[in-house]
Amino acid sequence: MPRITRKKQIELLIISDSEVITVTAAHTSSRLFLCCIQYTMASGNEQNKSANRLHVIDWQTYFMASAFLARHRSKDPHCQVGACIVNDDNKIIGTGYNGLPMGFDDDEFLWAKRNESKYAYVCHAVTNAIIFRNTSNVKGCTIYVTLFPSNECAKLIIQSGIKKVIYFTDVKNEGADLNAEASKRMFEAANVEYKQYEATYDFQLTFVKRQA
Ligand SMILES: Nc1ccn([C@H]2C[C@H](O)[C@@H](COP(=O)(O)O)O2)c(=O)n1
Repeated sequence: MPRITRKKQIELLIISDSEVITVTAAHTSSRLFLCCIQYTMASGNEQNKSANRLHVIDWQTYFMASAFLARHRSKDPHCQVGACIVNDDNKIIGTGYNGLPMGFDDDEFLWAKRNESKYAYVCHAVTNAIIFRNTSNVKGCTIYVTLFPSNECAKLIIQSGIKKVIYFTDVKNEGADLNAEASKRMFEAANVEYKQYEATYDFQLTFVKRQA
């Protein structure tokens, strides 16, 4: 339970074991205006002001979060997938999400749940990430995907020269089988490493929608 220490009339310090929250308020007449809240994670009980910022997310978290951000652009109401391609210098060189080819009007195309017709048209996230890359090739790169690559994606990954796949889950919505065996067989034959992302942070990215 955090201890609340009232330092002075307009400032409160709320200290718990690992967090220091400073609430600075401008106090005028009888009303209290909350003007800023500074939230800092302090290691132990003392916040070391000279140390570098603590709790910086690692590269894998940053790239997997980038793939998750990309999937938010997908208009498929049933399954959204994101991908992020990274080179050996930890530079993002391509992101993608599942969607219709350019020129298709998403509003005209029926994105009905499990609409059988969509499979003939939809471009997978991996496809878009590779095609819309910002470099000449993706040889030797790593691709982060929110969903384990399909067999068609596996072929593209192999043929494009990507050498490592880090996936978040190999379970589709409602547990539908991903037919991942063919992808795994091709990756192993082509010496493409694949492994599941290991969460190292309870990481949540919240964008607050600006009030109109
Ligand atoms: N590795 C994958 C697998 C699927 N997708 C896309 C293709 C569809 O838009 C959607 C799956 O639809 P569902 O069968 O769940 O109705 O996800 C992908 O981009 N990458």
